[in-house]
This record gives sequence, C-alpha cells and structure tokens, in this order.
Amino acid sequence: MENIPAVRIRGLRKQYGTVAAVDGIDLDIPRGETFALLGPNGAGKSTTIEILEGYRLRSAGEVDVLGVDPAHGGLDWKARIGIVLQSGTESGAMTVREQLAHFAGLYPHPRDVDEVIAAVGLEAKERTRIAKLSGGQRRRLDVALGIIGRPELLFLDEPTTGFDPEARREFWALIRSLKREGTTILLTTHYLDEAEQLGDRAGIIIGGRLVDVGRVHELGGAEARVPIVRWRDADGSPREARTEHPARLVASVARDLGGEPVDLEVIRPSLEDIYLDLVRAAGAETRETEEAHA
Ligand SMILES: Nc1ncnc2c1ncn2[C@@H]1O[C@H](COP(=O)(O)OP(=O)(O)OP(=O)(O)O)[C@@H](O)[C@H]1O
Repeated sequence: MENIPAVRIRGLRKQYGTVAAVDGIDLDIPRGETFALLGPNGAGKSTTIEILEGYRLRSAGEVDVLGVDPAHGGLDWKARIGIVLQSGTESGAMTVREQLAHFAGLYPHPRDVDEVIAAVGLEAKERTRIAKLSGGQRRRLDVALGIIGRPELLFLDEPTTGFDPEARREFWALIRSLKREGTTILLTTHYLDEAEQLGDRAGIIIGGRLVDVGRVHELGGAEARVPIVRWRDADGSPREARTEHPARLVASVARDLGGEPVDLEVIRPSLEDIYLDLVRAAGAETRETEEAHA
C-alpha cells in the first residue's frame, strides 16, 4: 500500500468539443510529495486537477487517487482529500469560526478549529461574517476549509492569489508543516518562487501536455541552467555567452579589453527564465506544426 502513489494518471484526456484541454498526460505523485503543476493560462491545469478531485469526468485514460477512481469516489474517499478551488465558493452570513466548525463536523478526524484559524492567521477575524472578509482573507478561509478535515491529499489550485507578501510567506510555512505531517500536496501556481519554495517536483503543462517533469531544481535540464555572461565589446556592441566557468570568461574578457568590461553581468537562469524559455519553445513548436498542417 505504501508504495502505491497517491496519484496515478495514465493517458488522461479531456475534450471540450474540438478543444483537447488535456491531451494525454501520464504522471505519478508518490505519497508525501508536494508536486507543483505549472503552465500558462488555459494550459489544462485546473481541468486536470478537477478530474482528480472528481469534479469533472475525463474523456479517456486511467486515473487513480488514493487507490480510487475519482469518477466513482464515495464519501469515505472524499473525506480523505482536501480541496482548495481556484475561486472560493464560501460566502454568506456565517462567521469564519461557524463555517469551520460546521465543516469540521462533516469529517471523521477533523483538525481543531482554533488550530486551523491560527494556522491561516484569521484569529482577528474569527467572528467576522464571511461576506465581510477581504479577498485575501477569504482565500485564507478557503485554505482553512481545505485542511480542516485533515486530508491525506490536498489539492491547492492557485492558493495564494490575492495574498499579500507576508500572508504568502505564512501560507508557505503552513504548507511546510502539512508536508512534515506527511500530507501529499498537488499545487497549481503562477508564482514560480512558490513552486521553488514548496515543490519537491514540478511539471510544466502546455496545451494539455506535460512538456517537462522533474525535481524543481532540475527542470529544463542542465543545459538550461548554464550561467550567462553579458558585457559590451570595446566598440560598445552587446555580447553574450553561456559558460560553466563564468569567472574564467570574465577574466579573459577583462584581459582582452584591458580593463573593466562595460555593463558586465553574470546571470544564473532562474526557474522563471527556464519556464519562460520552455513556454516559448512549446509555442514555437505548436506554430510550426499548425503551419505544416495549414
Ligand atoms: N467547461 C469548459 N467548457 C469548454 N472549455 C473549457 C471548459 N473549461 C475549460 N475549458 C478550456 O480548456 C482549456 C484548459 O482550461 P483550464 O481551466 O484547465 O486551464 P488552466 O491551465 O487551469 O488555466 P488558468 O491558469 O487560466 O487557470 C482552456 O482552453 C479552456 O478554455
């Protein structure tokens, strides 16, 4: 049982009319892992997650979530997963505390309501009606509702959208503590630093396909991480070179120029640079294929 992944996806497809929103995804997420799903708007992240949550039916492929096909997941199974949807659905007249206490009552082994309120930093708002919360506070409540049932597997669809920087850092600390408890987490985010901070592995989905999967610090391959050196030649023209030995290159450029190179920069591509390169490359490939078929 321990060796069975929390999530197993084979040949997953979802077709909306002529649009293939998910176009053949294979993925395993081992228990205890935090996996970040990255990709541009409309890439198929939410569709994939919603199929895993049992909210959408797939067109083809096999899906197994905590040993169950989500298309047939019963109440027992639902109690083992936690869901934070892209846009929160909770609103209305209940207070934060009432809403959490209500949901806690629906689960067999809920977390303590006070603990959860503190974990998401809503202590000052626990007696406030949900309709009166700010956008970021409501998002914190969404996260609180996602974890109140002590899920084995937590789905977080763009969880920190609308959070201020401090709240994001508090949220990251909360996720790390859930990780330490062994919770498996599947996260979508447009914040590459969030993926770097939280993800053990990440996948990049573009046009419904997973174009890269790997440890966060290895995405794009070693080549994509080679440092870039930029400077200006004696005539002012911009120069750029990629090298594993930037210090050596800078020394030789300085020697050739007979002094300090103008506008010298040594850049290590960030996850964001690597991600943007992959998205651009996939876009160019799609255009070429479309042109070839036109
Ligand atoms: N109910 C639907 N009916 C028809 N098309 C849909 C439906 N839901 C999503 N799509 C289409 O499927 C594709 C994938 O959408 P999805 O919401 O999964 O993307 P996403 O990666 O989550 O994007 P975002 O980053 O903007 O949230 C898009 O082209 C979208 O327009």
